[in-house]
Amino acid sequence: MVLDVFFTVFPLLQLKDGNMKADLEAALPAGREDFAIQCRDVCRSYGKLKVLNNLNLTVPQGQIYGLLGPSGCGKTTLLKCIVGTLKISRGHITVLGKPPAFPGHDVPGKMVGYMPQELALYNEFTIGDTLTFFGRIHGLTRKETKARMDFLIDFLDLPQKTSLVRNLSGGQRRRVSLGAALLQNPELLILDEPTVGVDPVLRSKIWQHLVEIVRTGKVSVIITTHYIEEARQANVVGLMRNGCLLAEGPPDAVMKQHSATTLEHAFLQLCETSDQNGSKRGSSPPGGPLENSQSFESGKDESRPILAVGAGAAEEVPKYSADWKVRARHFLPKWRNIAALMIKTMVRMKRLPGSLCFQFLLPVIQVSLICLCVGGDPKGIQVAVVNNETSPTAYSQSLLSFLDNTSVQQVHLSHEEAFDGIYNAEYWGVIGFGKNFTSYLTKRMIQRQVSREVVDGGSVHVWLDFTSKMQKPFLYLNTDFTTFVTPGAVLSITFYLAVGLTALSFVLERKEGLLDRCWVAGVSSLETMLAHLFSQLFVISVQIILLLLFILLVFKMPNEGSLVLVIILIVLQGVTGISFGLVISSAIDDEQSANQAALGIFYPNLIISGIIWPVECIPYPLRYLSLALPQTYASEALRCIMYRGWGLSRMMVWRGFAVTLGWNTFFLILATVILKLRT
Ligand SMILES: Nc1ncnc2c1ncn2[C@@H]1O[C@H](COP(=O)(O)OP(=O)(O)OP(=O)(O)O)[C@@H](O)[C@H]1O
Repeated sequence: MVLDVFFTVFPLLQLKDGNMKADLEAALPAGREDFAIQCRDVCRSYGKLKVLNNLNLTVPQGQIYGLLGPSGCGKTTLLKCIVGTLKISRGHITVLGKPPAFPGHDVPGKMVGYMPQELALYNEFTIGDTLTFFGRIHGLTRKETKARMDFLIDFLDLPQKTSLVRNLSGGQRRRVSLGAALLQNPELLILDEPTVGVDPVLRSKIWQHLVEIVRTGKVSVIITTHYIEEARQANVVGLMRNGCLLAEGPPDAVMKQHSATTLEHAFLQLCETSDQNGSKRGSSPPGGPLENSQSFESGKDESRPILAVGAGAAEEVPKYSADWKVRARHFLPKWRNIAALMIKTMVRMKRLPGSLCFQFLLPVIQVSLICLCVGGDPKGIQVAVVNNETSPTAYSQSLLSFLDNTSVQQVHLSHEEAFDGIYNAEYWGVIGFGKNFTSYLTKRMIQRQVSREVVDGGSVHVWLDFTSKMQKPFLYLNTDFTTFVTPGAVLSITFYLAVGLTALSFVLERKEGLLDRCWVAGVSSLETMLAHLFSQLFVISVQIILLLLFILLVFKMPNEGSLVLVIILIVLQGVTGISFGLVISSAIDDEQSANQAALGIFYPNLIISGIIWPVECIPYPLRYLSLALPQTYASEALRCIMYRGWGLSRMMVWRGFAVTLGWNTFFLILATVILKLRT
């Protein structure tokens, strides 16, 4: 059995430091529960790419485990599976006694300190903000956080705590990231390449610190590194290749086994042996369950210091259970985490004042543009006038003087010039009067019956250029168009700005590893959603106040109904936008696709929600879709409140609220489920 073999390993640990050896021997595990991490037959794929292939790994309690392997062999994937941010497709993992994310277990949570490969830091934060943020999530008091912060800044040789992360060098950022993982003195440290970009002196200091903290036997460390030789300071090394562990054991024993003077050399030999085994078997896939034991089990050393890691399948999978109270507590959101995330968002906003002002002012600018530019009368339209009457007392002259001459600018031309001009798009239309317009018109007024020639000669002839898109609204719309459009436009602006604020939030945080990092620190998907919702509510509240001030006081839109209802409906539409943004953000990985999704729905929704033109004009199959959209009934409800003074007792009003609330609930649940499934 693997475990039996494993236990024989420890007495042989040959650390340079004699005391260290004694400590480690004192901390020898006595049973399964003394393993910090145990992976058995773990498989994980990305689509068709098999990254972890029946991997077995054991990190003993109170020791440093150096996970080594070439780039792309699956180390980061394995660490993500161990902390629970990636789900395994087969096998089982136990971390500090239970599977990761088991209800009531503090992994993810306070028990584990995770430093991901990405920097996973908020650029707008200072070093102090970063450590305070993680301190809040781990439930440390201010005093505890301060004490740890002072120690870590000194130990990791960091600049002042007021230094902004975005102004730090790459190496300094990595050290801040390491500091965040060490902050709460976790029982298990999972460090993905913490020493990359760190100078040799500090690298050795970090290793020294790791050696010191495991000395108590209570802290365990799993660390990946590209500097294979530094892993000689680990108590156990695991050599990984093609998603499998080739060997696992104390570094000196691994080297001795292969008569190598360096770990690197030993690793090379292991790779060659595994390649030879692979080619002998012919069909064994890379990373398939290698008979790693070939080199180890036939080892001459009787103590068999190196593990054969292919075993484990026969082990019984332990059963874990938690009672319903623990489960319920596990799923309930923690206010502490929500508050920490909200403070984080506020601090980031404060550090980007330009962006915050833009967010506040953008809706006002948009609604002002709508009120100023949509629905008004056109001004200074050039219209060609062909008047064949010359007398100043002619009726045609009087008629022309009655036209709205602020809208229409008359250009008197000959018949040919006028039509040439209209073909060249110089004029919107031509108004024509015949030579005898006055006399024919008089005849039409006096005589009961007139000839066709008289009717024609006594008529005003108008030719309009219908290729111009403005002709129809100009001709048919009344000046209340602005009043019709504004309520829907306000809802639409609130909705889309909220989508815009949110759609990229998780995408960027996921890309930078921040979502995973927070999740490993113990923040649940629901808490992330709620915190985001509450912080964005603050932003949209300011936006809505400014919007209403402008439309009611500056543009004097009427409001016959309850202002409270108006505000609530607009806020609820903002929440719909936030929740829809959260759906996009949780489902989509890259910024470009998230942007496309947010922009892609903008026009169809605007056009078929009855915001610009009444829903009654939409052809039938589309009308059903229109009625199901979040803004159709809501716009109607807002119009009814503002212009008719109706309240919630009217169906057209409460229906708008009900549909909005329904969409909010649906989007929020969908976003939480997607985020949960994807972390
Ligand atoms: N999200 C992903 N989607 C698809 N493939 C992925 C994803 N993440 C990693 N991979 C692939 O899985 C394999 C293992 O990647 P992983 O990051 O675990 O390697 P690694 O050993 O940590 O490498 P390195 O030492 O360079 O960080 C690689 O081939 C990589 O391309």
